[in-house]
Amino acid sequence: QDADDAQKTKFEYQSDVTRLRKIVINSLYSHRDVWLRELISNSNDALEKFRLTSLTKKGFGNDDPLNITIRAVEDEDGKGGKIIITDTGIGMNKEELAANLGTLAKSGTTEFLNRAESADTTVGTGNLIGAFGVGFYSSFLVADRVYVASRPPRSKENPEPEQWVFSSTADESSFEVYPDPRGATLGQGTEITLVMKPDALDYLSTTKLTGLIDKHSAFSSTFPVYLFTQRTEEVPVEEDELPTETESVPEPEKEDRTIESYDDDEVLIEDVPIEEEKKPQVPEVPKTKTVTIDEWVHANSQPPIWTRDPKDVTEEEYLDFYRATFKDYRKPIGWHQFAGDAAGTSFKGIIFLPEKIPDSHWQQTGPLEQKDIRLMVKHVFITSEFGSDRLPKWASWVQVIIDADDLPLNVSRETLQSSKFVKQMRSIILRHLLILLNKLATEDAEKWALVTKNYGMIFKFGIAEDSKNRDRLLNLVRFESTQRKDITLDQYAENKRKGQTQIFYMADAGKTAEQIKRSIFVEKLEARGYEVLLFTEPLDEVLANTLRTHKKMPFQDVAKAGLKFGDEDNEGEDSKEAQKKLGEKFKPLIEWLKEETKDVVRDVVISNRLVTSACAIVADEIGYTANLEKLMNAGHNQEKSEAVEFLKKQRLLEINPKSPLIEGMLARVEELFSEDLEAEMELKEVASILIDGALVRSGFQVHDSNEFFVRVDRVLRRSLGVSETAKAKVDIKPAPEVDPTEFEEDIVMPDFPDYVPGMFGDSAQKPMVFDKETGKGIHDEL
Ligand SMILES: Nc1ncnc2c1ncn2[C@@H]1O[C@H](COP(=O)(O)OP(=O)(O)OP(=O)(O)O)[C@@H](O)[C@H]1O
Repeated sequence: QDADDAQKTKFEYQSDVTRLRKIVINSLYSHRDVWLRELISNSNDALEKFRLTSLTKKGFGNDDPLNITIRAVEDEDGKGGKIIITDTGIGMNKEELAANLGTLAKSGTTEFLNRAESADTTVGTGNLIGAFGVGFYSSFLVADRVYVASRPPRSKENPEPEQWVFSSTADESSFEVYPDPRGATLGQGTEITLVMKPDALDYLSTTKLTGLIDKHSAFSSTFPVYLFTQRTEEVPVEEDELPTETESVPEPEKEDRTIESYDDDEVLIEDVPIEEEKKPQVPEVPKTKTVTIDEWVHANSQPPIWTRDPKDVTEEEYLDFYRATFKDYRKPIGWHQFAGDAAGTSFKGIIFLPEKIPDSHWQQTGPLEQKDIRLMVKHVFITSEFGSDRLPKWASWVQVIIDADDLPLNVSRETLQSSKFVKQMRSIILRHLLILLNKLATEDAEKWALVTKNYGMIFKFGIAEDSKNRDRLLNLVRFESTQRKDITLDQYAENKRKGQTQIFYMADAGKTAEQIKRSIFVEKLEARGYEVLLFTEPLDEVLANTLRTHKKMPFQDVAKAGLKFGDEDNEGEDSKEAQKKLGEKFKPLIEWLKEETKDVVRDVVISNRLVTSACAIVADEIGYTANLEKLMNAGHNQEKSEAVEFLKKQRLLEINPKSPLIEGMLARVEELFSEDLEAEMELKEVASILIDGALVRSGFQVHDSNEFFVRVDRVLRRSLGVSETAKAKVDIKPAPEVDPTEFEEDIVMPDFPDYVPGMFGDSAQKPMVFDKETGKGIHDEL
């Protein structure tokens, strides 16, 4: 494939390619088997591209069968050899040869290369291949020189495409592109010739190549891969080839057979001549000769994995298939094979749950790429685009293959999209994804923990997005409660106490469940044995608001008004009477507090939820809880619209009648009628600290924290009997007078080696003195 130098155009590799080639060649030596898989996978992509284009473009390409062939050729002197991989795919013209093989067009390349070069331990060599797919450049792991001859398919615009060659050695930073001196030897497609390195000649063996295809590349192509093999065979000699005189046929060699006989105690091996061998009979041997037969062996002849009986497929095979198909080198959490009929078409398929949702899922706005949802027809990839029947966003990361038996292959994408079968794909995939998830939930605790960690959030999104699958998704969502970890809402409902009509929850986004459990709002429910869900993620509360009820029980934020235990009616007349009495007893305090707190809360009431705390601030049914207020403040530029301010004030001050502090305040309020101004001031201060404290404990923000601490200071002084007006004895040293004169002394610079031009090592550690005249740094030798 070498041409005259005059015809060759020399190109420099893009710098990122040079870097990638170096990384591949230097660090992947121990993984160098990957080259075959990568080249087969590129050929498969090229064949797929050709087939898809030819579906809609008339007169595109010839009718050659679509396949990949691999041939190893030893040099005549036996000292070297080549491997030639050819496909009949989309091919490349001369510009594409230079652009596709000489540049990298992948996003994140530079960042990836930086990490790989800095020997970042998170980029292990295995990951390196996986995270990036080193593709074509892996050929330089085994080849000193690579030629890529390529010819695009015929088309109306270009009925006789030319065949061009890309050629490069492993070490040079440049490559050449030139017309193939052999002319157009390819009907269409690409032929890659690897001139093997002296230490890679073992790949020339067909046994080795067959092994590699079986182990790493069997799933890299859905098109047939043929391997050129030669075998010898004994064939009968034709009549006319027989020698005229009878020749003696050599006697076949006797088999050296032994029969082993075993004793109980010792193993005894003795030669026992076999009966027939005692009197050998020379069989009549037909007259044969040895011939070499050339054969193209179908090397990936296994039927696709999704059509095989799962019992016959090993885990290793599933993983190899997964890697080759979805180019994801992390182990999937699980998979599930299925079959069925829809819209008159039978189908088979397999669905995988990747280890985690790709980061890009969260970054994309608008319609999501669904490249891992692959529709095949009779084992051939057709499309990943389903138009308006695409999966909902929550599930669009799923990796699935559906192979239909009898959809027309040659229809345009638009016609396909409107076919009845494709319209049903969405629900088929979602159904099987949910089956897979439920299987993991019930059968494998360890895997399920991983699912909850990596997917819990997306299920919650799904509940809001996909009303059709709401209940099924709800079964997958797990919560922590005051009593248990990882429970479903159904399990919560089953554990409700007699009379309980609400699902109790406490939300505090960003806190741990343990911290939320200590909230004053939870204390009484916890003490009484009611289960409270602990919402740690912002989405949890959104979810409760979306659902509103579950099993007919409304969600009740325990930090809001409206909390009912459900057994109040059973408390009997005595208790109601006691409640009424309490109301009367605390009336003076409640009235006084109402006046004092009218800027902070809407009302003051006697609490039925507090145990040890003196008081709490509780959001009204329509008001913001502390959690929502926090979210509002985080999401907005503190826009103080009147509505927001109004909602913020929709809360109640609940006082605990059993608290000695509250009892004490009541006594003071009752004494106030004597119009003792000083006593009233004192009481106001106590009340205000109590309310600010309640705001903080209830998770709200204190209006003015400075004022709060000034009050605390005064109350503390009072309790210690210290003067309330005495100032702290501070002796503040004033700064010296203004001095506008310039510095005259040498400036000693701080110990920053960077500041010292040309100074490194020891000398840079010493302080530097700057020469006043030259401005340069000089060393203080003293
Ligand atoms: N056999 C081929 N036929 C046609 N084009 C090819 C062939 N091999 C490579 N190419 C072109 O060269 C490009 C670069 O190939 P390379 O293997 O480096 O990366 P990739 O295939 O895009 O990505 P990756 O291998 O990581 O999945 C391909 O995108 C494709 O356009």
